[in-house]
Amino acid sequence: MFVPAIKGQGTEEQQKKWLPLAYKFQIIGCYAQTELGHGSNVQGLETTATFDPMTDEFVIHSPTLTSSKWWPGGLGKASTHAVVYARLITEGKDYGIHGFIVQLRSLEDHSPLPGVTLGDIGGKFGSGAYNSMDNGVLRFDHVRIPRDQMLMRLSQVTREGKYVQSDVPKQLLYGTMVYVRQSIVADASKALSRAVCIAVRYSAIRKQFGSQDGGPETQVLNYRTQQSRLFPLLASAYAFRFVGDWLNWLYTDVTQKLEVKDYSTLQEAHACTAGLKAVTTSATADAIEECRKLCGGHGYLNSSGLPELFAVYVPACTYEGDNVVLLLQVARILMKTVSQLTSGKQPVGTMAYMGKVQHLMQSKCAVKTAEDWLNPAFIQEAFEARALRMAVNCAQNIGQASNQEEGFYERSPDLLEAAVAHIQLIIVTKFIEKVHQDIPGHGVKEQLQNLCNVYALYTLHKHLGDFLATGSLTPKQGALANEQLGKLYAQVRPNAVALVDAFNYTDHYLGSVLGRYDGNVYPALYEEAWKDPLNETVVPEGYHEYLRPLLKQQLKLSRL
Ligand SMILES: CCCCCCCC/C=C\CCCCCCCCCC(=O)SCCNC(=O)CCNC(=O)[C@H](O)C(C)(C)COP(=O)(O)OP(=O)(O)OC[C@H]1O[C@@H](n2cnc3c(N)ncnc32)[C@H](O)[C@@H]1OP(=O)(O)O
Ligand SMILES: Cc1cc2nc3c(=O)[nH]c(=O)nc-3n(C[C@H](O)[C@H](O)[C@H](O)COP(=O)(O)OP(=O)(O)OC[C@H]3O[C@@H](n4cnc5c(N)ncnc54)[C@H](O)[C@@H]3O)c2cc1C
Repeated sequence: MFVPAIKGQGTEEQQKKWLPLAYKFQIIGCYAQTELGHGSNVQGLETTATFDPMTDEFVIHSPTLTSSKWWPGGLGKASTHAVVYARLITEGKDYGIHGFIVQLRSLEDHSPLPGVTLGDIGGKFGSGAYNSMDNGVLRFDHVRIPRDQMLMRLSQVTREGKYVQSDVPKQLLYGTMVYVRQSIVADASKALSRAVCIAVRYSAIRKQFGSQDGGPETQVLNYRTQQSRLFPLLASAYAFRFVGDWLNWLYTDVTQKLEVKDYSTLQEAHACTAGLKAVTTSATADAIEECRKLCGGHGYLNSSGLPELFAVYVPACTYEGDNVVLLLQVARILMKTVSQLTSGKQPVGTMAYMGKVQHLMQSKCAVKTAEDWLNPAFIQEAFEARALRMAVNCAQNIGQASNQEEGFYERSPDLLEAAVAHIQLIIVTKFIEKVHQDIPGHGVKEQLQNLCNVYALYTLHKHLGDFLATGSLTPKQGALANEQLGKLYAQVRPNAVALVDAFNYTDHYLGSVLGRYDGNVYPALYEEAWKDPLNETVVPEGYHEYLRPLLKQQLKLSRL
């Protein structure tokens, strides 16, 4: 994040100076924004950067305990520099949050520079790999930096101390977060596909119950409950991959537009990156835990690879923006879009469907049979009607409040659900668009169409309350969707292992004895157990001190 921050907020001159040093690892940088007292509320950050015209420097200072920088990855022990976000103060006025390049450690002996207090914030959730990340704490005691280390692409301070705002939206200050959020969506697909690969392969070799006349027991992958829990996660892994590819295209397109000062799609980029990051990371975190449960007891072993994957993955729901905070950003943009519908301003991009408000507010779903749910047009319209009606309902309820802000606050739980509905529509839409493309490989398109329908109908089934409450579907149509879902599971079953083999993960990368490509799980589990340090001695440490006296004492007592 150090590099994209300088790219996005540094002048050409600053990029020329700092980026080569970072690329060559002559300096190591981190992104120091979050503080002990503020993370979500960026405008509430307390670190100060006060311009001193006498020396042409900024004085960086941590005025309170809560202004301590807290969490930045790489800050505690590794980084020599940071992009520090602080309140810019010049001529006695606070101009809000800006980015500054600050050296933290000596390039000679890595010791913290004068006025800089640095450390690691301590162990984190589980024993996961995230403990290898030195998330740090940083305090400044009036540390001076040259004026030209203020990132000055978006705004400047002159030698005399005058603040100058460039003619660019101030939201570009948040551009680094947009960049990472879009990458996190693709990461969700990778993490989810790893968990699903482990669970599908293990479910294919695990047999439990169902033996007829001494024959083999039943593969748990054949149980309908296992399929109804696992196949939607498999479909989600593909769904998030395709929407992540599209989001990367959107981000690239917006970045190119920014180069020519076209800010027309900035809001779309914010809404899509924030919303898709929130929905895909929440779903993936839940799915990794579900995959652990789908593997029974062995899923709880570290050698399954699932506990570590979960421990390392779950902060994705928080970092780069708490998911609720980000979904409320989407909700704000939805409300703004609904309010503009009456003005005749046609929504664009992923909001374009809201322009069909007359039709979608009264449309009746035409599904009459379970097979009708295989028609992408019916799926698309059902998801559009649900999302639009939820947004309009929220807007109407907010409109009845004494003031907009109060109404937004009161209705924020409903707004959250409306934002999720809008984002799920985007995911379904991009999956449908993907399977409409020419897809090479014999039978591949059909399999992806199955997964697309599984993702859409599972999501519909899981959120059926929304569809019924908004009148977008009838209970009968909901039941038909569930009936079709069961048929789809049967079609996915023969190809389930092939669909996870297609992720092409090596056993090393997967890191799981349950997910081995060769399915030779039991010997591997047994072999792995003996690597446990506890098995280095046959009689455990502590026997003589604790167990033996206890056993002997109890034996004596039993003979009295
Ligand atoms: C075993 C192996 C495991 C494998 C799995 C591993 C998977 C992971 C691997 C890799 C993943 C990638 C690596 C990730 C590492 C972790 C990195 C984490 C780094 C961080 O966390 S950095 C800090 C992140 N912090 C945040 O996100 C803060 C969130 N808060 C905000 O963004 C803002 O405070 C706010 C948006 C919530 C509020 O902004 P604010 O200005 O106060 O007020 P508003 O009125 O809401 O907004 C004003 C105006 O601006 C618009 N706007 C807001 N944000 C943006 C934006 N980003 N872009 C464009 N526009 C924006 C907003 O819509 C308003 O517009 P309006 O005025 O209404 O028109
Ligand atoms: C592993 C990890 C790595 C990180 N790396 C970095 C990094 O490199 N650099 C960096 O700067 N930061 C980093 N962070 C910090 C991270 O960005 C913040 O923790 C994150 O943005 C959430 O902010 P917060 O901690 O203030 O949560 P809070 O906002 O305090 O969230 C607490 C609760 O309050 C709720 N809430 C907050 N505001 C509202 C609201 N307006 N309406 C409704 N509910 C609300 C939230 O939904 C949540 O339930 C990292 C964090 C983690 C866990």
